[in-house]
Amino acid sequence: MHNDIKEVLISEEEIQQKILELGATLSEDYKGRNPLVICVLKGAFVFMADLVKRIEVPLEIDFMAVSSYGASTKSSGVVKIVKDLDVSVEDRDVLIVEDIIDSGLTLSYLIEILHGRNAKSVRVVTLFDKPSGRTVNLEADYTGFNIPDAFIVGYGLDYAEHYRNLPYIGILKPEIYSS
Ligand SMILES: O=P(O)(O)OC[C@H]1O[C@H](OP(=O)(O)OP(=O)(O)O)[C@H](O)[C@@H]1O
Ligand code: HPA
Ligand SMILES: [Mg+2]
Repeated sequence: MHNDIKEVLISEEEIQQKILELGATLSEDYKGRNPLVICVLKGAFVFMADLVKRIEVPLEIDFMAVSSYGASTKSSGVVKIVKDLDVSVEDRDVLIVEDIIDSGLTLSYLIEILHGRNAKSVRVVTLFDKPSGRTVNLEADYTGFNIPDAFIVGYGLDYAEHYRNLPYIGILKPEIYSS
C-alpha cells in the first residue's frame, strides 16, 4: 500500500467486479444503439478504459476535460471546460462516464450543455457517488458504489494531481493535507 494512504476503502478486485456488472447492464440497455461514450477528464480516464472493454455494443468514444477542484478538496463551484468534444452530439445517445459525483456541479453543468447541443438522450454512469456532498439535485442513471463523506483518491481520482495511478480507492492520512 502507498505510504500516504491511511485506509483502503474499496479494493482493486471489488472495483473490477463492479465494472463487469455495470458493463453487463449497459450492454443490455444500449443494445441496438450506437452510443457516444464521453469520458470526463481527467478523473474518469481509468474507469472509462476499464468500462468500455465490458460494453458489448458498437460505440464511439470522445473526451471532455472540465475542472472545478484544482488543488483543493472542495469544489470551487465554477466549472470550466478545459477541452471540448471533437464530435457533434446532435441526435446521439450520449453516455457520460464519471469517476465521482460529489456536489453534482460538474455533471449538472455538462448535462445542460449536452442537452443544449440536441443530444437524443443523455445518461450518466458514475463509479462512485458521495450523496452527502450534493449541493444540486442530481442522480446518476448507473452507480457503482455509494461512498461515505470522505475525500477519496486512487483509480483516477487525485489530490493535487497525485494518486490517480493507484489501482484501489484509498483515504489519505490527515497529515498529507496539512503538509
Ligand atoms: O460533483 P462535483 O462536486 O462537481 O465533483 C466531481 C468532479 O470533480 C472531480 O473532477 P476535478 O474537477 O477535480 O477534475 P479532475 O477530474 O481533473 O481531477 C471529479 O473527477 C468529477 O469530475
Ligand atoms: O473525494 C474526492 N476525491 C477526489 N476528487 C474529488 N472530486 C470530488 N470529490 C472528490
Ligand atoms: Mg480532481
